[in-house]
Parts: sequence; C-alpha cells; structure tokens
Amino acid sequence: MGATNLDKVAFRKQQIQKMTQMQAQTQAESAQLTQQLFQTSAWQKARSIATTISSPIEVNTRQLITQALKDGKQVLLPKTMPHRQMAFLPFDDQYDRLVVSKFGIPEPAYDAALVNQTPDLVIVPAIAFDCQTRNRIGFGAGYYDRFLAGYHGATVALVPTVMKYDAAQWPLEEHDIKINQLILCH
Ligand SMILES: Nc1nc2c(c(=O)[nH]1)N(C=O)[C@@H](CNc1ccc(C(=O)N[C@@H](CCC(=O)O)C(=O)O)cc1)CN2
Ligand SMILES: Nc1ncnc2c1ncn2[C@@H]1O[C@H](COP(=O)(O)OP(=O)(O)OP(=O)(O)O)[C@@H](O)[C@H]1O
Repeated sequence: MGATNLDKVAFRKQQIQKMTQMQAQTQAESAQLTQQLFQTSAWQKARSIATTISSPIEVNTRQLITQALKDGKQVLLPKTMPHRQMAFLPFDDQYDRLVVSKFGIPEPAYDAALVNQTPDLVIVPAIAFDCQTRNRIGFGAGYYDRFLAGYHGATVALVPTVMKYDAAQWPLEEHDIKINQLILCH
C-alpha cells in the first residue's frame, strides 16, 4: 500500500467519525434531498433504479425506495459477491426477506435469474464528494468503482452537508469514476 492509500485510510477514518457525529443532520436532510431527486429527469425517466439500504450515517433511502415502487419502477439492491463484485437484485419492499451481510448491510438473496446489472439509474453511495469535479470516495472496498467501470447508464448521488467538499481532501486515483449528477442540499 503506497502513501496515497494511507492518505485515503486516514481521510476515511476521520470522515466516518464526522458522519457519525452529524448523523442526525444527515437524516434530517434526507427528505429534502429525496424531493430534489424526484425533480430530476434522470429519476423521472428511469424505469429501474439501483440504490442501497442506508445505514444511519448515510442519506436515508427508505422514502425513495417507497416512491419508486409506488411509481412502478423496479428497485434493485446490491448483493456483495466474491472478488468485490456486486450483483443487483430486485427488491419489492419486503425488508424481512433481506439478509444482513457481515458488513451489517441488509442484502437481497442471490438468484441468478433475477440479476439486473443495467438499471436505468444508479444512486451511488459514498462518504464524501468533490462537488467541483463530481469525484467520490466510498467505504474503501472498491465495489462501486468496479461496477461503474462497466456501467454506462445514468448515475446520481445525494450529498448531505457532511459529505460536501469544494475540492477533494483525499487523493484521486486513476480508477475513480465521476458521478453524472450530484444532488446538493440548499
Ligand atoms: N448502504 C450501503 N450499502 C452498500 C454500500 C454502501 O456504501 N452503503 N456499498 C458500497 O460499496 C456496498 C458494500 N460496501 C462495503 C464496503 C466495505 C466493506 C468491507 O470493508 N468489508 C470487510 C472487508 C472485506 C474486504 O476487504 O474485502 C470488513 O468488514 O472489514 C464491505 C462492504 C454495497 N452496499
Ligand atoms: N475498476 C477497478 N478495477 C480493479 N480494482 C479496482 C477498481 N476500482 C477500484 N479498485 C480497487 O479497489 C480498492 C478500493 O478502491 P477505492 O479506494 O477507490 O475505494 P472507494 O472509492 O472507497 O470504493 P467504492 O467505489 O466501492 O465506494 C483499491 O484497492 C482499488 O485499487
């Protein structure tokens, strides 16, 4: 691991602490960010949407999942797979059918016949965003950078105050993939 990765490790540790301290504000901002998401043409056009089950330090995704299903959109959730791959599987609002991964995130059960790796829209999680360049940094396993390298549809991210940076405070790398559209709280 080079100096660059050590810098990322240090930034992540500090940023996750900050997210924990500011989780009440992030939860409070989630409703507004979600309403702004609904105004985008990317959302309105999408017939299938990939998102996540959020943890308490992330933007709350529950409302957008409920609305997508109400609108007849297919909702897909990632299941983490070997070799840091993700498989996106449909979710129909049955939270009790999800299985908590060893990382603590509820995931759908794997069914090869149901996998959909080409959703119209991917709502991408992260821990911080460079709002000028639309770069992001995640929890550090590289799942989204790997997935997005082979995905060519629309991407958006919901950015609460705690994740908003005018310039990256972490090193950018060759494999980093920029988000098409950031939704910022105002
Ligand atoms: N809510 C939510 N769901 C999400 C993500 C996210 O950021 N937010 N992900 C965004 O990517 C994926 C899961 N991300 C993960 C990120 C790190 C580790 C992790 O560090 N796991 C092991 C180490 C295993 C390894 O190194 O391969 C650990 O628990 O120590 C696991 C999952 C898919 N689901
Ligand atoms: N497209 C890729 N192909 C192969 N390895 C990759 C790719 N993208 C990222 N990686 C590797 O994954 C690891 C984590 O990457 P990085 O530090 O960028 O994570 P991150 O931005 O926190 O992850 P994520 O995108 O999942 O949220 C690094 O070792 C990186 O080299």
